[in-house]
Amino acid sequence: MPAVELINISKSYGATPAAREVSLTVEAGELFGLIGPDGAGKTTLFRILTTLLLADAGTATVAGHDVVRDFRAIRNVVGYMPGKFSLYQDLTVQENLEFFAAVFRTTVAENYDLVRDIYEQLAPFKNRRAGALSGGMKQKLALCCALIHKPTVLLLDEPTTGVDAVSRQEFWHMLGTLKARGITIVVSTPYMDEAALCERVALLQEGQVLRVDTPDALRQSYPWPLYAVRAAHMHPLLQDLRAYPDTHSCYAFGESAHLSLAHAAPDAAARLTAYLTGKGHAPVVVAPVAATIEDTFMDLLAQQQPAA
Ligand SMILES: Nc1ncnc2c1ncn2[C@@H]1O[C@H](COP(=O)(O)OP(=O)(O)OP(=O)(O)O)[C@@H](O)[C@H]1O
Repeated sequence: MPAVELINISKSYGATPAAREVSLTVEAGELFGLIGPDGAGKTTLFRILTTLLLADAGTATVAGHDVVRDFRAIRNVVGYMPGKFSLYQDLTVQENLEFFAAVFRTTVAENYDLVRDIYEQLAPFKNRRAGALSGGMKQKLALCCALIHKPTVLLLDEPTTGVDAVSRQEFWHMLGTLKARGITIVVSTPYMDEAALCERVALLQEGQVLRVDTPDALRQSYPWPLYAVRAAHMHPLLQDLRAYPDTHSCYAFGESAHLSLAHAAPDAAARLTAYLTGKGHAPVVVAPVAATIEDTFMDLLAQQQPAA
């Protein structure tokens, strides 16, 4: 039995489609990522799975329970960390945790084992109001609150958005520990580096699933010869690369431009260097690079756009 299954789920808000015939299966114990930019439909899918929103069409189950028929059962097996801060700002750390335990008719003591590692980091601040915690600490407390009733499936909506790099890293380490305890985790993120930390990911755009696969398979499926190109000035570099006759696509990627060519050629880098030097760029560095998940995502997005 899959831990999460969506079959042809569609949902619109008025004329805005937020989910378009989404079908996905997450296996028990998997760490699965929903990857997509703002507005891709990630929150909508979480709200349908947590029984807070009804789909217009399609069916969905969590731990075998139907999201419409068995909504009460789902609320007991799911731990949900919504994207927006979900805690009571005026309650202390300890009071928040006790409150969420009480809602699920359990106690912190009864389930402490599951949250111990995370809560110990919060313990020095247990009497501080949640509203006065740092972003990383709020995130840890929200995770504790989502875990306090021992869910089998954890749904985390952009848990690391707006959180510093160290806290993000710690958070992903915690997810690895929870996965090792057999908890199924579905996590959404707009960060491509976090996609690489999932076992499988679904790439989402405008309510549609573009592809579901492992991070490795996504990287390896990239079909074009790809180069990282550097020169002193990014803007004119991008303009000249886009005008290069063999360019398939070109976009800024950190401090480089990522350029894919329509054809592979052994002397492609040398020809490109000569072309850019002729356009007055200096110093020019052209190096072949392996595609990242972001490159694959960009390529899938380009396939969605009608040709100009
Ligand atoms: N309550 C609502 N009323 C109208 N439109 C909505 C509502 N909620 C979401 N939308 C729209 O539905 C689409 C999907 O939104 P959703 O919040 O599910 O995406 P998301 O990937 O979670 O992005 P974000 O990180 O911005 O929340 C977007 O176009 C959004 O503007």
